[in-house]
Amino acid sequence: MLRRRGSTEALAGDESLSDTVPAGPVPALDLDTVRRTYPGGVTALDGVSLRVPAGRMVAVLGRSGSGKSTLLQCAAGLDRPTSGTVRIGGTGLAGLGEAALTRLRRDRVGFVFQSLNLVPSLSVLENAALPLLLAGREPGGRARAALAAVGLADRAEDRPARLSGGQRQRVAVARALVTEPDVVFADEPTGALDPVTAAEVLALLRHAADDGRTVVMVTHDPVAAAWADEAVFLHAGRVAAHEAAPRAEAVRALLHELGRGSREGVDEWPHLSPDPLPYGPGALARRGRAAAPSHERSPR
Ligand SMILES: Nc1ncnc2c1ncn2[C@@H]1O[C@H](COP(=O)(O)OP(=O)(O)OP(=O)(O)O)[C@@H](O)[C@H]1O
Repeated sequence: MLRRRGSTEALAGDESLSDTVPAGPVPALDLDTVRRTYPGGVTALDGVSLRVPAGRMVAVLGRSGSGKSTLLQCAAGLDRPTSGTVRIGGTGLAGLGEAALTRLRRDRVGFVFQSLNLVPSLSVLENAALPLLLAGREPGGRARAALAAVGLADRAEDRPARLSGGQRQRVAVARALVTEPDVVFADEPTGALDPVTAAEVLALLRHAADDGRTVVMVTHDPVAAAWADEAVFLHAGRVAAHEAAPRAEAVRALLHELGRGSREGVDEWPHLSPDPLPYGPGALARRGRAAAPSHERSPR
């Protein structure tokens, strides 16, 4: 099991964090043995544990149906796990009623979800200010500052329809960051963008993490994952692998191996072997592919 100070800890299977929590800063995001079984019986998450310190950017990858969106929904307090715990900044979500949960999401969480589109009838500035307006807070200069930070100060009065896809996604990032949240959740934030525009959006998320926010991003794109500090791979609702300082090439190879494993059948799939993280940095090092320090990484 992987344990590294100051980094995301992804724990596979049933291992509980509860008796292993180290002394030190409270993680920005802490999932402990989270399970989510949907009505009808599909278990989308099967005991996922993940601890992310402040200021880290984590990419969540896996094949279609592996549980990525469900993980994001549960981690963001948009869905409630069937069992296990989710904590944001030390606050357990299970103990919160709907009103308190809504407040926590509003004040401490930012979202860049493809499904959460901009409001077409509002200006770009009003869209960026929306979380503050909904909270009854005075946007003041904060929404303008958030727009300036994503390079769109001069488009404040435009309607979203007049922006390109990449510009709209940058407004979505501004809107996610306007409340200065602890954690930003992004679901395929670059899925519909060309590589250059995608890089601009990823750089904004990277900058947010460098600024102390925690960013959890679901992506299918190995290149996008290479902007993260860590990549976590899901398979059949479990954390199957964990790669520090991911490079696009290594992520691609891991996804390929996960695909092979799934074709061979779950029973033969190596994450169920005694080594719960066969693709973790240790295993990579054994194969002569030690993870590179992040300062040496190129996201492309
Ligand atoms: N509301 C739901 N009701 C029942 N089953 C669901 C529901 N949402 C997801 N599932 C099932 O849970 C499993 C995980 O789905 P999830 O959407 O989390 O996967 P994903 O990795 O995000 O997939 P994709 O990459 O295709 O978006 C799948 O088997 C899916 O069919």
